[in-house]
Amino acid sequence: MRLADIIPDLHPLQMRGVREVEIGALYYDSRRVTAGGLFFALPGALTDGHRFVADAVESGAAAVVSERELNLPETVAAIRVRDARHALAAAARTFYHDPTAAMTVVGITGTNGKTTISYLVEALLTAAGRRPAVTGTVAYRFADRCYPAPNTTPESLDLQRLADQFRQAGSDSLVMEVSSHALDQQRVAGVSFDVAVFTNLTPEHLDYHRDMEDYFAAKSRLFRSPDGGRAPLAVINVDDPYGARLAGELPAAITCGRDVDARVRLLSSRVGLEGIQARVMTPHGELQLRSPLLGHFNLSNLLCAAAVGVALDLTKVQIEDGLANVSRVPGRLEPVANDLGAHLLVDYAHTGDALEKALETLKSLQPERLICLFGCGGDRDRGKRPVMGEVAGRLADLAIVSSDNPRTEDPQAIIADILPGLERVDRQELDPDQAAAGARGYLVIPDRGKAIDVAVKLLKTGDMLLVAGKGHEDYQIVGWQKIHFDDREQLLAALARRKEQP
Ligand SMILES: CC(=O)N[C@H]1[C@@H](OP(=O)(O)OP(=O)(O)OC[C@H]2O[C@@H](n3ccc(=O)[nH]c3=O)[C@H](O)[C@@H]2O)O[C@H](CO)[C@@H](O)[C@@H]1O[C@H](C)C(=O)N[C@@H](C)C(=O)N[C@H](CCC(=O)O)C(=O)O
Ligand SMILES: Nc1ncnc2c1ncn2[C@@H]1O[C@H](COP(=O)(O)OP(=O)(O)OP(=O)(O)O)[C@@H](O)[C@H]1O
Ligand SMILES: N[C@H](CCC[C@H](N)C(=O)O)C(=O)O
Ligand SMILES: [Mg+2]
Repeated sequence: MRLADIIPDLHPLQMRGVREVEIGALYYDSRRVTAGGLFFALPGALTDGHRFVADAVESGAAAVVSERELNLPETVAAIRVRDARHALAAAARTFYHDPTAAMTVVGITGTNGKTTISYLVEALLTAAGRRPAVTGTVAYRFADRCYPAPNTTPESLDLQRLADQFRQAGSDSLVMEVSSHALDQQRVAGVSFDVAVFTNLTPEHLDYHRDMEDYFAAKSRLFRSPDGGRAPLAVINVDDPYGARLAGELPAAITCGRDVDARVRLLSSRVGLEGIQARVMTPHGELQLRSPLLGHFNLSNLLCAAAVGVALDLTKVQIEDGLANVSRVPGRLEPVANDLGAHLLVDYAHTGDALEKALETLKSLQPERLICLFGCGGDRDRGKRPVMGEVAGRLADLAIVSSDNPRTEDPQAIIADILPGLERVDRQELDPDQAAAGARGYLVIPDRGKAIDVAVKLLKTGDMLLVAGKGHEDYQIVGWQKIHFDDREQLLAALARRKEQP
């Protein structure tokens, strides 16, 4: 594509150099640039792309988009813009021929439930004979193509490229988890959303966002009209106070929840070990929902997904069948088979609210003993740590405090932030014998593999073990290194060891 065809999207403040040059590809990382590329210098959290412009030029960049004035060779076009991330999103949309305009796009935002709802919406679309692609925390995928997801929401350039590829492979719809970081960083600025979903908002990422208002403001951007475009149809869970507030600003929203005024409203439900059954009133008539998923929070997720079905004008049968078809979401209350007569569940709860919801669900199933093994991620919101400690102390009979992804932090220091929460609810540290004898309290075992081993050895018939925080992740990040680690595999290995040495 010619640079001249991209320039109008960039809204340049200043321009120098050749416009009639052919652009082979777009880049935001100097290390990938090849001859004829257009490099975007993005200011970042760790460094600043402007520092690598010389490297990009050295690798053959034909043009550079930057926020600051640059001193470039005559042969390289220089374009200065106000917001380089926004310019990247707009240019990528044009470069890949605006793939999302030709697809039905459902964006899902909120603190918890996005991944689960993305699987449910994918199933609704499939039941309606559509061909959905999905981007989110677990993977970026369509049909037999599946790519690892370095971020929940990809950078705009990667997202537009993926959408184009999926569309060319036959996809007609895209279900996207949209993180607050992505909204703040313009990663979805070039996407045409048809439906936007709000799940809930509870404390998370307050290392990145100034406060809850700032976090809410970022999430709310998904519901606004894009530059010159049409605002998406909003689907909002009004049982959540921030959802109710957002719905107050969007009178056309399809509201959902237990709330009597919700347009997609729960009439009655049964939530148990066998799953969920619910009667739901919608503007299209009454639905009978059945789902093998566990817990009241998944009932909320089902209501949001059913409301998306209403927003997309799907039939009653398509909505009911689609939702019933999702039997498992990887790493979300995912059971691990065993012959101990115990329930072992791997879950992605890594916020206070998610851990509370997951433990309340398991407690309502009346286990003999409820054990919760968890840690907290390093280089992330420290405020979550004592809250997760308190929740585990209050709801589990035994908490095993371990490590999540320590990243560049000292695992012991992360644990030291968690323990005051447990002590706030009068939980004491136990020695292994006390834990084996069934005492209530907590153990500290920083090595997650060892912690899983100890937890499995403690299990008796009727007990439940929740291994929380890492869900589908098949790695642990220690320092800057990513090592293979999968809670599900670790549990199976610990079960095998217990069999060998009972
Ligand atoms: C804090 C944050 O969100 N950072 C994201 C951001 O990186 P950044 O731009 O700040 O990166 P940077 O390292 O400072 O570099 C600045 C620029 O210099 C460039 N560079 C750098 C080095 C070099 O040699 N040459 C070069 O050109 C980089 O390519 C970049 O363009 O943009 C990158 C590209 O999109 C993201 O991968 C990266 O996510 C990091 C890895 C991250 O950990 N993000 C987390 C916090 C995140 O985004 N999480 C959300 C929500 C998760 C959830 O709750 O589900 C997500 O969507 O995943
Ligand atoms: N509606 C909900 N409300 C509260 N907690 C939930 C809800 N749905 C799921 N959870 C809990 O939160 C965890 C994460 O759920 P899910 O992956 O669906 O959400 P997410 O918004 O995609 O999270 P993330 O931002 O971490 O990717 C689950 O493992 C479960 O413990
Ligand atoms: N997308 C979230 C996931 C956190 C998962 C947890 N395992 C951790 O590493 O803290 C984040 O990057 O904050
Ligand atoms: Mg997710």
